[in-house]
Order: sequence, then structure tokens, then C-alpha cells
Amino acid sequence: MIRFENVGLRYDTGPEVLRDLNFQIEQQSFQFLSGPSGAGKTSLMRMMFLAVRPTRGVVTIMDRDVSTLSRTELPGLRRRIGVVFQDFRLLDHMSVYENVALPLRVRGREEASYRQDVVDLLRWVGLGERMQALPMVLSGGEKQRAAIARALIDQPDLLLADEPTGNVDPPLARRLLRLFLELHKLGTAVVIATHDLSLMDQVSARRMVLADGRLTIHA
Ligand SMILES: Nc1ncnc2c1ncn2[C@@H]1O[C@H](COP(=O)(O)OP(=O)(O)OP(=O)(O)O)[C@@H](O)[C@H]1O
Repeated sequence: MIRFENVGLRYDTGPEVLRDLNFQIEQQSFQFLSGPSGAGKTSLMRMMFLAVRPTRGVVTIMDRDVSTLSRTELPGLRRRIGVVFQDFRLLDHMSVYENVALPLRVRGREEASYRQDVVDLLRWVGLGERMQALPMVLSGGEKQRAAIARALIDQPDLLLADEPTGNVDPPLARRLLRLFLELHKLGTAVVIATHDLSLMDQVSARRMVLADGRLTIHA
């Protein structure tokens, strides 16, 4: 699904923030990505989402070498990837329901065919009462759950979640972890970047650990 070969990344003329990355993310796999603040987790997630390109090495995503992708091919590939960003990126002028339904609407689906799915997912993440709210009136944890629901609604082939439980209490974090595991069982490859050791301890999953720009993998 994803392959990194001798990948390095630097921003502008700065030092390499990621070095010599060699790993694969298999289809239908589940893994955590951890490491101290500033180690490069977000940068690595952004490379996997094709938001930044490597400055050296080869990144292959869904059998495509990203250096050969054209601008027109990018949206199609990205549509297969669900992303939860640290800053949520909800659209301010749309309700929670509309934000979550957006990936389906963009694909041209009729609302009648997905309305109940969106409502069910929002209830599952505890936003059943907040469906018509605009993002600006939501708490940080509510925004985070809305962003997670939006990333999950279209059952992506790959889910990339950056600190998805950073703004919620431990019981809700466990519930969200269960949701990621359910998605994984349905066939999605899941990568969760987190600092949260107690979250990682709940699942015996592969751990990718970044330190000083280098990656170590614990299977
Ligand atoms: N757009 C950018 N331009 C220049 N440097 C950047 C940029 N984004 C990140 N960096 C640098 O790259 C390094 C890794 O940052 P990154 O945000 O990937 O780390 P992180 O592990 O996700 O940190 P945190 O856990 O605090 O979110 C840091 O030294 C950071 O200053």
C-alpha cells in the first residue's frame, strides 16, 4: 500500500528532518507512529498523504511512485485516503453533518443513500446531539470527533490519523480506538500517530518510532 525507500525530507535549506526511511505499510494493517515532539511524525504523515514530496528517495503509494504523479491524478489517489489532521480542518460554514457528509457528496452520491450512515457514525462518536452545530461552537474534543467521522465515512483504503485522541478524555479515547480497530477489520490500513502510551498499550500493534529523524520499527 505504501513503500518508502531511502527517503529523506528537508524543508527549504534546513537540515534533513527525516532520514533514511525504509518501511512499508501493508494493506489492512494497523500500526502506531510515535516519537518525541518534533521527531517528524506530522512530516511523515504529510508525505504519506502526498502533501509534501520527499527530497530524496522513492515513495510509492498504492503502486504509484509519487514523483511521477500529475496534479490531475492526485485527487483520485487522495480520495482513497482518510486523514485526521491535528488542526481538524473542518469547513466553518457547514454543519457537523454537512462536514462529515462532504466526501460522499463530492463523489456524487445521493443524500438519501448515505444520510443514515452519517447519522449513525455521528451518534457512535457521541455527536448525535451536535449534528446541526457549526464547527466554531464545538469544543476541541467535539471538533476532533467530527474530523474523525469525516475521515471514516467513506471507508478509505488507508486512514492516517495525527494525534486523534489528543483532545478527548480516556474513556472516549478508548471508544475512538475501537472505531479505528473496527475500520481496520473492515479492510482499511490504519496509521495512528500518537504520544499516548496508554492508548498504544491497549492494542498489540506494530509500532513505528521516530527519533532524530530516523525510524525504528517494533513488530
Ligand atoms: N513547514 C515547515 N517548514 C520548516 N520546518 C518544518 C515545517 N514543518 C515541520 N518542520 C520541522 O520539522 C521537524 C519535525 O516536525 P513535525 O511537526 O513533523 O514533528 P512532530 O513529531 O509531528 O512533532 P509534534 O509531536 O510536536 O507534532 C521540526 O524540527 C519542525 O520544526
